[in-house]
Amino acid sequence: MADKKETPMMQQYRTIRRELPEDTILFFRLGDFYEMFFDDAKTASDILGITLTKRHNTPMCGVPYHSAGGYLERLVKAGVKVAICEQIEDPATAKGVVKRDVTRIITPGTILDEVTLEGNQNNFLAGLYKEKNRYGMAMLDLSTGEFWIEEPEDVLSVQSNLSRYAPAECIVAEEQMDTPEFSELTLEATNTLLTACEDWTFETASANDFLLRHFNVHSLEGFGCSAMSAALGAAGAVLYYCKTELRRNLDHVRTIRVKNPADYMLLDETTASNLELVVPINSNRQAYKATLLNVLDSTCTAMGGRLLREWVLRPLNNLEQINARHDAVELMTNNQTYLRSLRDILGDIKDIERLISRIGSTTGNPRDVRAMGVSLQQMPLMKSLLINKGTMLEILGEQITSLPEIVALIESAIVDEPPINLKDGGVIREGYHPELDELRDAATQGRKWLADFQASEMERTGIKNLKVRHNKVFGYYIEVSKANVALVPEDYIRKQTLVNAERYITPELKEYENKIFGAQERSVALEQEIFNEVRRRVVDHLETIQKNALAIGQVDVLATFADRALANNYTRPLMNDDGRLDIKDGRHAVVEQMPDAERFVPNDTRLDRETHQLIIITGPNMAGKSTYIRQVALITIMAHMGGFVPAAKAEIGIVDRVFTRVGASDDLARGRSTFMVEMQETANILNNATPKSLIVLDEIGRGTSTFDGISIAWSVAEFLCKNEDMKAKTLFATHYHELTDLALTLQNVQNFSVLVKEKGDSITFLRKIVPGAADKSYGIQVARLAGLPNAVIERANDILTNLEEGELGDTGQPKLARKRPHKLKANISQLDLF
Ligand SMILES: Nc1ncnc2c1ncn2[C@@H]1O[C@H](COP(=O)(O)OP(=O)(O)OP(=O)(O)O)[C@@H](O)[C@H]1O
Repeated sequence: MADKKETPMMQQYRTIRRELPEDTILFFRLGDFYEMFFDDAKTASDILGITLTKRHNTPMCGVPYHSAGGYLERLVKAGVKVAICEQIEDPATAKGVVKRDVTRIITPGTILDEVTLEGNQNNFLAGLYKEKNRYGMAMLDLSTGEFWIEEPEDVLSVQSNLSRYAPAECIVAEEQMDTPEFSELTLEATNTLLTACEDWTFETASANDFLLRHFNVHSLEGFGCSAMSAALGAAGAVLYYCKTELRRNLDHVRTIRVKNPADYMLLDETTASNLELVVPINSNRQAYKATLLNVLDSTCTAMGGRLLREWVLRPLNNLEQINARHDAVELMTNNQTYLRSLRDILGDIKDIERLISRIGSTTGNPRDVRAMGVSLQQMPLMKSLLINKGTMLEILGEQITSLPEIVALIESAIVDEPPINLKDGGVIREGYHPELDELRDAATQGRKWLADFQASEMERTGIKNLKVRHNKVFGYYIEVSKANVALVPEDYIRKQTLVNAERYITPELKEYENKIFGAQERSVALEQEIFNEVRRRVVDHLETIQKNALAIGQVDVLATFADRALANNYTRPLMNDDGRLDIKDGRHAVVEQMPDAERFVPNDTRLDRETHQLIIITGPNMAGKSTYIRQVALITIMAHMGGFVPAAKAEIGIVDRVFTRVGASDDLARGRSTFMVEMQETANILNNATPKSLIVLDEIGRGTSTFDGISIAWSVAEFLCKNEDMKAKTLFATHYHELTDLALTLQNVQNFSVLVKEKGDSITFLRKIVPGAADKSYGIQVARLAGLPNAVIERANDILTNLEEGELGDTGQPKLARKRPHKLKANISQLDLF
């Protein structure tokens, strides 16, 4: 119950606050501030580091209205939802307490402030729902209007999608929140906020109803998704959450697309991360942003930037579609002048996808509209460059619509460099609207009249420092310093006395004031009207502009592939359907670009089902084994994206899935030891790989004792190449030289090794992959290079000699190492390693 002594405004506050969920902070508009009270104030002042004050025992804090964006951003990033409560009537004319209402609620998945959003990254709000045995996902980017659904095969694919699209927020039905599979999902890495929503909003009947009503259709057949009830459940709930609970405008969400997992090569979370597709593993590589995305990203537009990320993380697996992209890229690499002109035009196209969303949701400012005009101006040229080009480019050209009347409208209506804020005036171009021009003239003349008036009054009165000034209380007035008061004529009416001056008005001055003010006020109001009309006419073409944006994004990524191919010396891969992989002089796309890297040595690779199905790569530490096997995976992925590849020549068989098992990392947070992680990843590969998969194994079994490790590695390798249902193309880098014996008995296994040049105690890495097994590991030489103390190196050499003579004991421990070798020096006796 509200306190009886509470002001009507506080009572209004409480009524509004009561309607909101606990985890939401209420920004309550009071004049030029958003104020927060009670617990909201405590939480916000903690997060924002602003002062918490008290009035009548009520804790409160506030942020200025005009700079609220930055504060909002920080609160939302801290995982807090913010309800914006505005004054919905003019305080000047309000009777009693000004009416207020919550106009929108902002959450991490629905923040639109452009300062917050990365141009080249989507900001998704995800919906997740399980219906019977099917998983449904929906992704909505409120900033672009992009909305799509998918039914991933299993919970692992759900996880992969979450890490791929990194939604800022994910809604789940309350009853499914704690189900074992959903509670196992990891959202920390992507910093995704999990929000529970009411179950009924996900149920088929209600979800379908939301969708039908939103898209204003009788059936969802036209979107090709009517049977996807799990995904539609997620999509319906996302719509309801945004529209009803967060009170957001979704007018710009005009269609829903379906993603079919079968159209894409499967790249799970581990593989995307192991291959550093978009995020570097090693923090010191961060300085170079050593990722494939970064090496490939020379996109000209924000649409292209966002799409490239998607293409990198979701390569295709359909031969025809991949070839279509390669054809387009080739056309551009063969005609560099053409590529340059295309990219020049792309460079002049702003983020029309986000601009149209903002313009459509009325937050669009004059600069947004102007940027839209400038961008749309490029469409006819862009279209003419694409049409008649054959390939995918022609199809994309057909999807672009020129909007000459909109371009002309914006050009004639909006000035070249408008202010951000419409209220500042000066947005509409002179000559566009006669009435506006007249009002502006009146205002200008009024200002001139004032200047003349000041001059003539100075002359009439003889007061040299007489000033005509303006403030909010009196409007225009004449100010005369105390020393000159005696010279003031009789017709001046005194309004205010200051310490050093007197302020006056005259009837003439007041009459002009009305004219100036009237004209100024009316001209700003008229500008708003005209601007809103321009905005409305642009928004009439929202869907066309969204389609243009989609096509432009694709043209940009294809042109980027061509640009990178030329800059980095990539070639077109030839795709085949028989699983063969044949690479001549392949390179690692990222390692070769590292600023401090040595000259990259290219290498060949052959993989097929008959003789080269499993390649075992041995060689010293640091020789380049990991780089080599990853480079094959990266070349394969780049080819499937539709891009060219770092190789002199490459034939790439279509791959359904790339698996990687590399390095050793603990996942202690989830209670999994190094060895456990390694085995779980291996199990995933053995259970899911198909003859069309590509597997990259960088050591298996190293996290346990030598004998156990060799046994596991051996049997994994055997499983992969003996099992007819499997026979996936595999690259297996290992230090277990015993595995090279497999090639003696299995004709589909081949040994390769990395060449090194040995000179005395030191070695030089040649980085060349050659047929045959390595004869030794050179681990001790590498340890020397790493700077281990000489004493340790010498002792290691002794132990190695003993081991080579005596092999291992029953427990896998080196038997002879227990003996004190005769060469052991006194000063390192404490270093008895075993
Ligand atoms: N072909 C190459 N050309 C030039 N430099 C290379 C090449 N391959 C690898 N390198 C460089 O050698 C370094 C070591 O390579 P990598 O990590 O692949 O070795 P490794 O044999 O897997 O070692 P370990 O067995 O210790 O894991 C890389 O960081 C890279 O900079």
